[in-house]
Amino acid sequence: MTQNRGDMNFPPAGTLGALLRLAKQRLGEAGVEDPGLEARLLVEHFTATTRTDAIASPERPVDAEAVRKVEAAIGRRIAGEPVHRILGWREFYGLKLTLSPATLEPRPDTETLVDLVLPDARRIAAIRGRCRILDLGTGTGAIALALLSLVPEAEAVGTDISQEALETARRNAEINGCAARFDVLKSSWLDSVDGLFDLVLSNPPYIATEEIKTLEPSVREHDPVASLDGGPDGLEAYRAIAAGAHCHLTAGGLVGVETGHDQKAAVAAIFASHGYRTVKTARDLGGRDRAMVFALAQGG
Ligand SMILES: C[S@@+](CC[C@H](N)C(=O)[O-])C[C@H]1O[C@@H](n2cnc3c(N)ncnc32)[C@H](O)[C@@H]1O
Repeated sequence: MTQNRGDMNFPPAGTLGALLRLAKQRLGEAGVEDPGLEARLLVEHFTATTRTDAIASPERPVDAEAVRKVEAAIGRRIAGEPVHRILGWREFYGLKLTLSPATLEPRPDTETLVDLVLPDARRIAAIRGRCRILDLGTGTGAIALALLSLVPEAEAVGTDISQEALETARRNAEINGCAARFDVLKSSWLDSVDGLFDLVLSNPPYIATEEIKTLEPSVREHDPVASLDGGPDGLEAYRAIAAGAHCHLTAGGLVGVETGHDQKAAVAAIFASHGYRTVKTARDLGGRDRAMVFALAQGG
């Protein structure tokens, strides 16, 4: 993707259908993998239209200002910026989550962890009338807010080392109608956490430091390094969480984590060394090991 904005040649104004076709064509020429989808996302966002508008009213006029915005967005995308960074939001488990430079762009892989613990959150809420969730390294708030949106009796605390991420998570809670059940706390893993939780969850940074430079530019240049860097072997956060979580688990409480696809055995061993047994695991849509749930072997 080497083209720059100067080559775009978008007309000064036009129709929605023509703008969509041109955006798709430019993205396709630049080698974007799914130009139709990305053109639609960008055009809808910057023209404030919907998919239905494009289907039902392709002749709808688009003014010069909107065309300029779409052209600029296509230029940024062709220069390598991920489409959701340009949009400033990404959908996660049906929620629209705003992004900031301090937050990871939430990935569909992380929905695997939500799917794995959702039955536990519902079961605990049904038995206890509430379910207290701790989301360590909450970023946009993705994991906690998805569960809050699905389990009305649940309440959550989202922690992060980044104050800016916490502000984004809080904003996302407001946008998605969960703010009354969501608190944020600045903490390095469990250092500043108080109280007991039924579910302690995390998608921590799990890339080995040396591997970060080998990641796709769309990841290494746009996701914050604090959301990626798991230390020399990628496992440092799991050690901190396994060491600290037992002080904050209710009786029968569970710890759920996302892992890298090749970290299942190593993460199980870390939790086992702190007295946990593996309760269940799950693979992502690509069939790779992705999420694990632990309980204290002695029942907590
Ligand atoms: C992989 S991202 C996950 C973000 C979000 N939970 C998600 O799944 O999209 C890891 C998060 O951990 C946070 N983090 C990094 N080091 C931390 C630490 N020592 N204590 C707490 N959070 C930390 C990062 O700022 C980042 O938001």
